[in-house]
This record gives sequence, structure tokens and C-alpha cells, in this order.
Amino acid sequence: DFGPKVNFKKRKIQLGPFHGFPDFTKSLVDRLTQILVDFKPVELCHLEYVPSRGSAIDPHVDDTWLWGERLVTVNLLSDTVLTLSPVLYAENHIRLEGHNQYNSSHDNNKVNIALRVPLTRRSLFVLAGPLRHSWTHQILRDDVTSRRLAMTFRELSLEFTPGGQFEKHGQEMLFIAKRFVSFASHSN
Ligand SMILES: O=C(O)CCC(=O)C(=O)O
Ligand SMILES: [Fe+2]
Repeated sequence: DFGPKVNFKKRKIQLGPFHGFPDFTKSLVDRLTQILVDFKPVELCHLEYVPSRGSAIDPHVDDTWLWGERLVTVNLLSDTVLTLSPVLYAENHIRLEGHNQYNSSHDNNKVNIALRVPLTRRSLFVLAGPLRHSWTHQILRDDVTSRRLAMTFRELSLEFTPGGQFEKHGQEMLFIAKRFVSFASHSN
């Protein structure tokens, strides 16, 4: 990963090991910032998925304290499918069960909503709006059919932009993220 080291539970950010993005991403970042209005990535996360290891990523919503509206992922090496499900539905479901209102008729009505978004090799997707905040996303093991790399760029949340509570931290991160450094010199 390239970006600040973050402890999301304790809400602590360390900039020490982050010196900038690897130089081989410069042309990609340039293109992203041309296409996406005001997109200033401060983190790049590389994930490798390999079928023989059973790689997958469980349903989750990316952090919203530090990370902003758009999650931008470049899908490389092979096609896959992104599976999205509404967060609210899962929460409602648990709440109903806890309140004894959950019975077999509810069960019959049980709808497991999932959006299945095909991601072709070399495509880019932007997760934003309700799908970023109110839906979980995941990659199912069965959808990793050959080696795949995902490069996810993240921008800052409003709290870390001018006028926000953590504006100063945000400025520091942006300052470093503007630099591109030799990949060989990376230690993290
Ligand atoms: O592999 C992907 O496309 C999704 C990665 C992801 O959701 C994440 O890194 O938060
Ligand atoms: Fe994610």
C-alpha cells in the first residue's frame, strides 16, 4: 500500500513511511485526475487475488472517516464480478429477528438483494453515492477465476479538506501524495 498508515479504530494517522506514489503510476494518476473532477488520491492500495489461494474480499463498506466519496479501482489481469448488497437490509433483518417480529412469513419474503457488476480486465470502476455508503461490496471466491490485481485509489473525506476538522492533516497527506518516487525506494 502507498499512503498514510491508519489505525481506523483509534483514528490515528502516521505519515512517516509515506513518501509519495510509485513512479510507475504517474501516467495513470494524471489520467484519473483529468477524467474525475477534483480527484486527488492520497492512497493507493494494491490487492492480488489468486484462485489457488482462494482469494476473495468479504462484504464491507470502506471507511468514511478518512476516505472520501469516490473509490476508484482499476481491474487488471482478469475479468471478475463485484457483488454489492444493501447494508440496511442486513441491519433490518437482524433488528426484526431481535424484536420477535421475525417469523416464517418474513422468511418467505426474504430477499437477498445483490447487484452483480461485471468488471472486465483493464476496466476502471468508481464506487460512489449510495452504492459506496449504503451498500456493501465484495469479491466472491468463485468470481476469481485467474490471477487478478486491483489498484484502488482513495481520496480524502470532507473532514480532511479545507474547512473540515482535520484540514491540516489532509493538507499534509495531499502534499506527499503529489510526489512520485522511485518504486525501488519504497519500504512499505
Ligand atoms: O478488489 C476489488 O475490486 C475491491 C477491493 C476493495 O473493496 C477494497 O480494497 O476495499
Ligand atoms: Fe472496498
